[in-house]
Amino acid sequence: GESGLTGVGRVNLIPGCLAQAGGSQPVSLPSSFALNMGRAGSDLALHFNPRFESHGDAHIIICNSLQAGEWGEEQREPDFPFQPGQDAKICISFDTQELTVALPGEQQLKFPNRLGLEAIEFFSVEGDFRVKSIKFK
Ligand SMILES: CCCO[C@@H]1O[C@H](CO)[C@@H](O[C@@H]2O[C@H](CO)[C@H](O)[C@H](OCc3cn(Cc4ccccc4)nn3)[C@H]2O)[C@H](O)[C@H]1NC(C)=O
Repeated sequence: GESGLTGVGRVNLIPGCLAQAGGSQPVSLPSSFALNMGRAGSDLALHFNPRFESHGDAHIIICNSLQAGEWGEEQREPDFPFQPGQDAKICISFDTQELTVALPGEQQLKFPNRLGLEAIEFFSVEGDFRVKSIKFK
């Protein structure tokens, strides 16, 4: 008969038996996350935005700056070291010339410090990223 189960993550319909809910709730696939750092929300030296699937992009890291609320020119990095649901260690260092983002798998990404910031006073995380620990050296 009609299993009638709705909203359950996965079902295993075995011929002749009721649907058995298999596994946990559906794992929602991440679309993107962003790490933002700079002087304030409207003045970012780095908007680091890995896109799993968003804005028509798939598996690409978008970096950009935001100055007085205006986006600069995007830097698009197709080397994408993130796996949905996997932990990722992201280490960001910078000087007045550039920011360096160390990524999983010894990958490194550089972005010009267009604002010439000497200090990062604003840091925010948005989207599908759960911060487990943050360490400022
Ligand atoms: C082809 C002509 C249009 O170009 C498109 O223009 C879009 C609008 O500027 C670009 O998308 C924007 O790119 C920016 C970086 O250059 C930012 O990523 C803009 O998103 C800002 C933002 C942050 N949040 C919070 C957030 C972030 C991540 C996950 C969840 C919430 N919501 N919106 C995002 O809307 C988008 O990357 C760009 N695409 C290309 C191919 O250039």
